[in-house]
Amino acid sequence: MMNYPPDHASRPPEGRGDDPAPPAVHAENLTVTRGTRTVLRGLGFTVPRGRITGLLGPSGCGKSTLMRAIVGTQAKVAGTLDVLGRPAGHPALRTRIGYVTQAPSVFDDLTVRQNLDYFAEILDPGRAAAAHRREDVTRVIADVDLTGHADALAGNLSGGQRSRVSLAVALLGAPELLVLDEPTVGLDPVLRRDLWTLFHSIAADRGATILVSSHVMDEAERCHRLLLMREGEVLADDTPDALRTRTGSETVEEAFLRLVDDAKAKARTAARTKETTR
Ligand SMILES: Nc1ncnc2c1ncn2[C@@H]1O[C@H](COP(=O)(O)OP(=O)(O)OP(=O)(O)O)[C@@H](O)[C@H]1O
Repeated sequence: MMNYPPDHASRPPEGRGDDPAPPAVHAENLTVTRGTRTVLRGLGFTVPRGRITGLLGPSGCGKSTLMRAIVGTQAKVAGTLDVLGRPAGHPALRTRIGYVTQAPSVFDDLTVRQNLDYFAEILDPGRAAAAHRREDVTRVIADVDLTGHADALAGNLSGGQRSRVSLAVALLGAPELLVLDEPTVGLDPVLRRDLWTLFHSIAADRGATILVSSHVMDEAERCHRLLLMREGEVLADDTPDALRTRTGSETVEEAFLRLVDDAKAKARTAARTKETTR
């Protein structure tokens, strides 16, 4: 497995003098309902800046819903949810956040460069910004290592290359926070490794914060910090090392399973206590 910097390496851009930058995300008692279901229940956590935070948990536990709430596209959000010091969904956040959904959002009948030109025009419209847009597009194509494919139709690219076009769109305008919903799902091990290397260089070189979801536990080891979720709740908010140590586990997967068992045991005890005090 590749070794990535420990949590104390490449300091995040916070804590400058007396005016520390607010965290990338801060949630208190965050609750989201979808239809008649409460999908996220009283979540409290902080995502620090300049780090890669992994959002991990089984399918259906609420990862995408939480990401949608953070980027401001989720309805029925209650409680506190601040993003880069503003309430989630604030118009000023639009250009400061890059969001990649699970399905790559690219036009198959346009080339890689044309896709990026299109999204760059939306983000930064007008003739005066044309030179800046051109530079930005060339930069993000290089960032995702697609310079050699810039003039290829997106529809003719492989799944991994299309995911990278989507990531390039999210990198336009150099956002401070990148929210990536299961970007490595369905990719082969080599592509997955290359994408993680790219995430680390984006965080290290630009000081960008990355919040990335996955339901593959081995990807947890590649993150600086983890938010482990289960059934709409946060089970743990810690570094991979601290999680393993705290639970006496060899791997994050084992730590997660122990935390799940502990949570189930606690719930059973609480239910029994309720029963006997009736
Ligand atoms: N439109 C909807 N109406 C009602 N419930 C929904 C809706 N969309 C999702 N849900 C429910 O919300 C819960 C969380 O879904 P979400 O997509 O956030 O999970 P997830 O952890 O991202 O799953 P996956 O890893 O499979 O993408 C699920 O139990 C799902 O059934």
